[in-house]
Amino acid sequence: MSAVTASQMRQLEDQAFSRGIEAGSLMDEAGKGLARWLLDHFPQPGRAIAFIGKGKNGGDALVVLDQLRRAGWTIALRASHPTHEWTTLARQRLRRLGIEPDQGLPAGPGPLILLDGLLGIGARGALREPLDALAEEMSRLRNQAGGIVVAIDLPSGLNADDGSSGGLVADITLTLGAPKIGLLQDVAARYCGRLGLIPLAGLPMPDQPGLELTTPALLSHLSTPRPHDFHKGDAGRVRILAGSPGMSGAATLASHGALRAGAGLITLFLDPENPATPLPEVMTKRLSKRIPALFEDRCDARVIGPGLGRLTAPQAEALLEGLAQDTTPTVLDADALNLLAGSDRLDLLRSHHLITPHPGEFARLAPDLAGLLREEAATRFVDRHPCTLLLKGTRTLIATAGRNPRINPTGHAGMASGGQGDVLSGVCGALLAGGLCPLDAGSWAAWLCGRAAERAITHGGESEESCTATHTIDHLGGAFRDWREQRR
Ligand SMILES: NC(=O)C1=CN([C@@H]2O[C@H](COP(=O)(O)OP(=O)(O)OC[C@H]3O[C@@H](n4cnc5c(N)ncnc54)[C@H](OP(=O)(O)O)[C@@H]3O)[C@@H](O)[C@H]2O)[C@@H](O)CC1
Ligand SMILES: [K+]
Repeated sequence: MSAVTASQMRQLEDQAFSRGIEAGSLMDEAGKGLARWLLDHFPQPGRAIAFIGKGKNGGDALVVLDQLRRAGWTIALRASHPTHEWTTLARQRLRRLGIEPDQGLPAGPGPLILLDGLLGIGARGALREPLDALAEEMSRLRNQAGGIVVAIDLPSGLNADDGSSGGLVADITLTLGAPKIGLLQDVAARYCGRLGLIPLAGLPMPDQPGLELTTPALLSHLSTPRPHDFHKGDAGRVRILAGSPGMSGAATLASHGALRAGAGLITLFLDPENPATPLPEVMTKRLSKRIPALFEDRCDARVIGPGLGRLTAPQAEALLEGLAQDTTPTVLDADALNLLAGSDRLDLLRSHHLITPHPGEFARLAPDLAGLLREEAATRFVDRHPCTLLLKGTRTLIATAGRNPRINPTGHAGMASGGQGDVLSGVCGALLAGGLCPLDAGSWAAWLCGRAAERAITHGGESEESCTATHTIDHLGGAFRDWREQRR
């Protein structure tokens, strides 16, 4: 499902009304879906304050409050306008809720959620009086009381079509029915925080070209139950060339990521001087000058590059030669990409390659695309080189020629630490070895690693500061479970 403009969303809504669907039932469906997302992601009941304007965006927030209260949360309400100015639907939801707007801060344990129901797709221009005062209160509670701003549909004040904003900064934006194009723009990332999509069955979305958001519902085909007589050969053989003296941890993290993402047999090729401590489940082979050994045995996927450092000239030559001959699905990361860029051999990139550069590595691969928006740069790159590109960043972008590029919504600023990319490459390798195409493997791996890092905070007691690549590995199991449960 690709992103839509505010006016396309309104057209879809009008079409639903003409099919007999009522605005009130859409609002209730939206509010229940929003609440379910929050309950899935915040397992401990806490406190929720809804900040609402007079439109339907506020009505959605009232339905969420109702659902959270049923789940044991303490709730409160702030409203910008007297109730007689509200939309009828919102007034009805307030009656059902049976509370009055007040100024107090609800007491009690658990997270403090600040629901932004001030403005949705009905917004015109910058946030005006009297809504701006409530937005300021949310920002104050976010900065001083640890409140988590959850924007309904879009952060109030953000332009749904181009992503520009002078308004509220949200930690989480849960958009309804389809992602709004503005939310997916690079400029909006800072204002939207973590994106989530709440599907609305009453509003089926058309397929059209454009950016997509990776969600379990979009890619529900990815995870099927393993047959009971499954064996390790079925789970996939991965061969990894990673790590070097001084970056030995990259080899351990990549192989651990592959192991915890379901690979059946992993072989790690190590430089003899690499002091990496391999996991007991991982087989090792000495690399020395024999890079060709990496390409000798049959396997289902290779991962080449994390922490590899600079190879000797004969090793580099042998690696390029191996890549030219090989057709096994392969993740190319970090120093493997630097080698391709440095030796001007991007012609080796093929459709079985999933390349995973961070922005610096991407700039070395495609210096002429520097300065373009990420979506455009990625699209142009895959039009030139027939591979799949996973461009790491706040919202990892995955692109391959002829398909809609995908943006990954999971993860947080705590993932800005060494080793996370090594884990991702291993997870990509395991998923490729399991038979996924590079586009699906990259999309799912990015989602899983981001979700695992989120769980390290919400379920594992970590913070953005303390979260490490090892925590991401530790929580992969929960991320897989979440994916399966959120496919509904
Ligand atoms: N589409 C769907 O399928 C579904 C939609 N749903 C929900 O409905 C939401 C859209 O609701 P909506 O149309 O009532 O508009 P909304 O954004 O709540 O507010 C409009 C009000 O704000 C005001 N206002 C405008 N700009 C302003 C500004 N800059 N600063 C200050 N005020 C400003 C304007 O007042 P006016 O200026 O006209 O006096 C008007 O009264 C949508 O985002 C989603 O949450 C779901 O329920 C189900 C499925
Ligand atoms: K909002």
